[in-house]
Amino acid sequence: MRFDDDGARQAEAEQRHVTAVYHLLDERLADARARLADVLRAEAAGPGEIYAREAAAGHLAGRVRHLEGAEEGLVFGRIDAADGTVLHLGRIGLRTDGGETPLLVDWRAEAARPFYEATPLRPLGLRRRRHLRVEDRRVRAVSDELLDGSPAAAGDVVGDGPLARALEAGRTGRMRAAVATLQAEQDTIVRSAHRGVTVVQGGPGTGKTVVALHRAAYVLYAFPRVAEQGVLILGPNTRFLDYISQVLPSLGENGAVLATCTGLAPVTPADAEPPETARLKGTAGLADALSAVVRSRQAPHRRFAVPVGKEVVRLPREDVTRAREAAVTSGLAHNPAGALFKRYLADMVTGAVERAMIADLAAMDAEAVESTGLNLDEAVEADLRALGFDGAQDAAPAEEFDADAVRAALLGDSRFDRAVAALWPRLTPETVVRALLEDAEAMALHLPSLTERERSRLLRTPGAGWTDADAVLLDEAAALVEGPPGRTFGHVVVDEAQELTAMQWRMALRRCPSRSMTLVGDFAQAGPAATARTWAEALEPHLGTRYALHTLTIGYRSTHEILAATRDLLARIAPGQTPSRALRHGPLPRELTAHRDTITAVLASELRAQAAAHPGDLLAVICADTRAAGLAAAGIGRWARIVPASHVRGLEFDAVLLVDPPEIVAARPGGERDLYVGLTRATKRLCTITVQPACREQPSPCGTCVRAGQATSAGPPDSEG
Ligand SMILES: Nc1ncnc2c1ncn2[C@@H]1O[C@H](COP(=O)(O)OP(=O)(O)OP(=O)(O)O)[C@@H](O)[C@H]1O
Repeated sequence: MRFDDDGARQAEAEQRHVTAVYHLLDERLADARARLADVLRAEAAGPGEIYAREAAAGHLAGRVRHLEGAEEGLVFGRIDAADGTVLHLGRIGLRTDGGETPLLVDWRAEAARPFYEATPLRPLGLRRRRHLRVEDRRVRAVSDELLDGSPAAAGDVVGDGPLARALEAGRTGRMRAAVATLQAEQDTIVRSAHRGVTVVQGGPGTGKTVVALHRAAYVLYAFPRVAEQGVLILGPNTRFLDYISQVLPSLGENGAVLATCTGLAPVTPADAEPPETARLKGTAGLADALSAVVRSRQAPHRRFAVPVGKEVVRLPREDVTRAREAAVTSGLAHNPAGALFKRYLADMVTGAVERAMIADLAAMDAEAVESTGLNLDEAVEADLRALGFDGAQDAAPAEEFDADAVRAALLGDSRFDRAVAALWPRLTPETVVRALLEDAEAMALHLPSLTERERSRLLRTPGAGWTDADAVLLDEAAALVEGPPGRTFGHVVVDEAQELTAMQWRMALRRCPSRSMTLVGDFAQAGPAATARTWAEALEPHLGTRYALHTLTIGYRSTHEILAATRDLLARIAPGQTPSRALRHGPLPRELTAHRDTITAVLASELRAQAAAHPGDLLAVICADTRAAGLAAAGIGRWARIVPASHVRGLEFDAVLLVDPPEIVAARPGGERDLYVGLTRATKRLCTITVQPACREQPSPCGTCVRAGQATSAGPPDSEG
């Protein structure tokens, strides 16, 4: 960016506005903090007042966080309309009391749209778009784009694009908001009025996560009803969630819940399992099988008997079946439906008791007539009439029967409980999953489409710890036995959505009854447990074709040279996928070779060289999962983050050293996709370290092998290729 005298003058002029904005931010913050302190100090008498105080405190604490979060880069843009109107744009909106024009327009407001969407071909009434780089409350740079074809005039600072600067900036290990440089193809999705399911696909680094997170912020701003119900962001693992965790708070949004599917499940998994087993557990057939297990616990076609007083009341099979059908068709989950079943049986038993009582009385009467020649009923009625009562109404035996009392007694009787539970036991998610996975016969019955071998893979040892894939099955089982999850959301964002198994999709959709969702992913990057290869496969079982699909085509992360090096691999793993177009150029990827005993030394020497040539850069060593602990023990963590290939989805670094590509490929099924993900994580430099094939077979170093510190390479670490 040119920052000459004109630039300096403009920066100074902008500084006055920026200072005023920060002044207002400070005022608003001081006010919110003072009101929060007052609320917390206030006495509250009784639960009603305590509740009201806590609600007010929660609201004010949220306001404080909202204002605090927007501090860094609060003001980032300005638009000058052709008619001379000027608006400053920021992470949040700020307006002085009674002020007509806001001092700062929230980037999500309709008035801000032209900032993102205007082009010289479609200026949308703008003359100029200005980017401000503000650090520590100081305007460091100003950069203008003229949109209406007018020549640059005094006061215009036309220079390098701020996007290039943002993409070149060193990575910190935490994703930053891209609110100042959101591109038109991204903004269209972020700002879309579409309330249903939006799907965004695109190659590595095309800004899918950027779009997903800014979309979440937009939804929270533009759809208040949805915001009230909350936003959930699902990511593939906690490392990824940590990576993206600062983006929404930096946009003044602190309310979104970030989670993995496992994190939402009713158990904390303690065990790992092979990806192939996890994939099988993620297939849709498991949902049917669990449902069948639950159904098999719902009142088999049997008779029912329960002691009532000194008698045993029996219900025929048909009655039990009727009660079962009524409970099953109620649409309730197993346990609440069980409570209904119990009430139906209580009614039926009460009816049976009443009928038995009437029959007994009738038998007694008949006996009396036979033995005494006296009709007792008629005699009693005649006596009552003589006393002035309407005997026919008051003395009928059926009327004396207190059905409510009998029903209440039954429902409080542990013998009745036990008899009902024998037909319709209360279930827990754990008992359901165990009943399927710990029983080979149940699996053969309920998972007939799996092969014997697949079923034996699924067979669980009783007492074993739960795994991630089990946690998802437990969530499904919880929905079957207890009902929908306690917490649902108004909007759900799924990042790295290609990773979700069919069972995880069910889990995510259960959390979003409104079906307002943003799903972003890339099937070329799918891991070994993924069960779908296309959006249609993933979504159509749940949503039909009711989703809007967008494709992002520009690669913002990796350089042209890095993406070009993955082109053949991409053609193999995702034939037909158009490679994205990189915006930037950089050095050619480098390849080092080493002997297997010297990998660590070669790596250390390369890292040392890179750290010296590019101080402050974020370096990552990506390797097969099994190698990570060894590299950490060898002290590689001093120079770089060591990231197992299975955990690198969604992350990015300035430079990546990828260790032993064939080992990564061999480590897990579909390992070429893991490799592709690893190769596309660098913003600037990529270097692969390959073990010489000859050396793989020979325990001792061969002649062509490179020893520690003697790595061959396509150039020095800072080579521009
Ligand atoms: N408009 C933008 N302005 C500034 N930076 C951007 C923009 N769009 C994308 N980026 C940057 O490009 C990089 C890649 O973006 P992002 O992580 O969203 O891509 P992705 O498509 O989700 O990648 P992957 O498929 O590998 O997970 C990030 O550093 C992001 O901040």
